[in-house]
Amino acid sequence: MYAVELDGVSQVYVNRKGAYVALQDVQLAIAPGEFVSLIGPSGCGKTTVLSLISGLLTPTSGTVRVFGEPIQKPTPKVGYMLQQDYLFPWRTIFENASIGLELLGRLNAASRQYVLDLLEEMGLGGYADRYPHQLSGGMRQRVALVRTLAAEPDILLLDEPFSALDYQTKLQLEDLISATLKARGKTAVLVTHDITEAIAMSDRIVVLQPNPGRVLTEAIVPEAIREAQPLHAREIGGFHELFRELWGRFEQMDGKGGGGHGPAET
Ligand SMILES: Nc1ncnc2c1ncn2[C@@H]1O[C@H](COP(=O)(O)OP(=O)(O)OP(=O)(O)O)[C@@H](O)[C@H]1O
Repeated sequence: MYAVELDGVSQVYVNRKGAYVALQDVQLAIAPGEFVSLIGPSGCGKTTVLSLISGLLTPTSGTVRVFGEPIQKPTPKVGYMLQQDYLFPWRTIFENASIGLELLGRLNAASRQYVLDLLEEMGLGGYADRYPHQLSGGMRQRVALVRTLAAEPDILLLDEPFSALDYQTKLQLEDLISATLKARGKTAVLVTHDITEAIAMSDRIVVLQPNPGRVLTEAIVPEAIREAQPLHAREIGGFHELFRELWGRFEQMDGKGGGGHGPAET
C-alpha cells in the first residue's frame, strides 16, 4: 500500500477571470518511508499537490489517497511544515510546540514528556520556557518541526521550510530534518526551488511542468547520495550529473515557454 497516491488528479481554480487548470491528470505514488521532492518552475502546482495531500483541498477530479483511504479533510496522519514558522509570540516554546496536541485534546503527561524529549533532540532542551523572539530563525524552525512531529504524523509535507534561512542554517536544518525523519521511518514530500536541496534530501525527485501542471519526469537519486547526510551528499559522485540532468529539464521548459504563472494569479 502506498503512503500517498494521486490518481488521475486534476485541480481547477475558478475565480472572477475564469477557470485555471493548475493540475491536469497527475499520477503520483509515494511508498511508506520514501522522501520525495517536488520541483518545477513557479506556478507548476507544487503547493497545490501538498494542499491536496493534506486534505485542505479536494481535487476537482481524481482521487488522493493516504494509506489507501481517500482523503477528504485534514488528518493528524499528515503534518505540514511551511516556510514561515508561525509561532505565537505570546506562547512559550513548549506551549508553541505542543499546541497541535492541545487542539487535538491529546496533551497529557506522556505527550508533554514526548514534546520535551523532541525539543531536547532538536537542541532546544534549555529553551522550553523561552519565547519565540528570544530564538534565532533556525531555532524557531526547529520548534516548528517539533510542533509538526509532536502529533506523530506518518507523512510530513514540507513546503520550502528552509528558504527563509541563511545558507549555513539551511544546511544544518536539512541534515537534522533528514536524520530525524529517516530515524522515524516517516514519509516526506518536500517542495523546493533548490535542485541541490532536492537531490541531497530525497530518494526520488518529481519534476512538474506548468500550464497545466503535470508530471514532466522523475529521477531516482543514486543510493550513495541517499545514504549520505545532505551536507556530504553534495560531494558524492553522481550528484552534479543529476543536477545537470534536472537543470536541463528546466531549460527545456523555458524553451517551451514554461515557468510562468497561470492566468489565475493575475
Ligand atoms: N486559490 C487559488 N485560486 C486561483 N488560482 C490559484 C489558487 N492557488 C493557486 N493558483 C494558481 O495555480 C497555479 C499553481 O499554484 P501553486 O501555488 O500550486 O504553484 P507552485 O508551483 O507551488 O508555485 P510557486 O513555486 O510559485 O510557489 C498558479 O498559476 C497559481 O497562480
